[in-house]
Amino acid sequence: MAIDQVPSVTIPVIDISGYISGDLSRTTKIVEELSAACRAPGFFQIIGHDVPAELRTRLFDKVAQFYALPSTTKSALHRGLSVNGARGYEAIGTEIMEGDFQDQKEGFMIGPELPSGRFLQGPNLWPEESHCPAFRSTMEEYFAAMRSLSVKMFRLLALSLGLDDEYYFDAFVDSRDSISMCRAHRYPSASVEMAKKSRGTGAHTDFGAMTLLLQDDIGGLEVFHRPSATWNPVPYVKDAYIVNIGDMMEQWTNGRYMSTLHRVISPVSSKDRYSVVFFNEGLLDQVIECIPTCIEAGETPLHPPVTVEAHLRKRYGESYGENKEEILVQSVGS
Ligand SMILES: O=C(O)CCC(=O)C(=O)O
Ligand SMILES: [Fe+2]
Repeated sequence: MAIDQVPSVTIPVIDISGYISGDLSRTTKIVEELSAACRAPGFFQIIGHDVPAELRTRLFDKVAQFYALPSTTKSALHRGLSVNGARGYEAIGTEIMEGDFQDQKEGFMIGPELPSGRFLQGPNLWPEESHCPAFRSTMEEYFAAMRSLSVKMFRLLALSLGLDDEYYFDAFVDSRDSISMCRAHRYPSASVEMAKKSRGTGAHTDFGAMTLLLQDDIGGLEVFHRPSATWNPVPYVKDAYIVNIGDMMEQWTNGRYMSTLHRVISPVSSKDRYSVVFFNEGLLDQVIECIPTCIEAGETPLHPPVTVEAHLRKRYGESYGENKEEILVQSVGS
C-alpha cells in the first residue's frame, strides 16, 4: 500500500481491563466492541490485559538469545525430531503459506508437556540450559500466562455471541488435553528488493479458533481487505495483543465471525522482527457444528460438522511441503 493511501481496514483497539477486573458495567461495552470486531475485520488489538510487561520484555530477550545460537545447536532441536512433529525449531523456508514463497522466518514451537499419543500432543524439545539460560523457564511462564489470557478471551467471545453461559468454551480451551501452542518467530531484516520477492509469512488464514499475537515495534503484519483488494498494516500498539479469528471459529459461528487473510512482509529495517503467537485450538474430539446463537430459524448451516482433529490434520497438512506433511502425519498418526 502506498504511504499516502488511506487504509481500508482499521484494526480496533479494545481495552479489556474492565472485564479483567470484573467490572460488569464496562464489560457490556467491551463485549459489543468485540462482537463488531470479530464480524469485521476479524482482527483487533487488546490492551488492559493481565500479561506483565516485564514478562513480555524478558520473553523477547530470551527469544533473541535463542535465535543467536549456532545453527547446528538449533537444528538439533528440529521439529521433525519431536515425537509429534510439532514441537521445536523450524528453519527459514520450512513453512509455505502462500504459493511458491517459502516463509522467511525461523520458528520455535512449544505446547503443554503432555505424554505423546494423540495428534499434536507430546513433550517439548528444549535447548540445554547452559546454551540459553532461562529460555525454558521464561517460555513456560509465558505459555501459562497466555493460556490463562486465552481462556478469558474465549469467555468474552461467548458473551459476544449472545450465549447465556460465559463459560461455554471453558472445557474446550481449558482442559488438560486442550491443544494450545506457542510459537516464537524471528524474521530476518531484508532489503527492499528482497522484501518484494519474498514473504516473512505468506498470505494465510489461521486454522484454529482464536490467535493471540505479540509483535515487536518493527511492524510488517498486514491484513487483506477483500472489497478493496488491498493489504493493510496492523500498526504496533504498545502493550497490545493482536487477536484474530481463525477458520475453525468462522465455521463454528456459521460465518458470523470472520477469519481474515493476513501475511507478514519481511522487515525492511536495520533490525530483525520478532513475534510470538499463541493458538488455543481446543479439544480434538470437539465437533465444530454451528453454535445455536449463530443460526436463524430456516437458515441452513454453511458447513457440515467436523471434529477439531479432522480439521487441524487437513490444515496442517496443507501448510507444509510434502516431506514436512509426512513428518506430521506419520509421527502423530501412529
Ligand atoms: O508473526 C506474525 O506477526 C504473524 C504470524 C502468523 O500469522 C501466524 O503464525 O499464524
Ligand atoms: Fe497467522
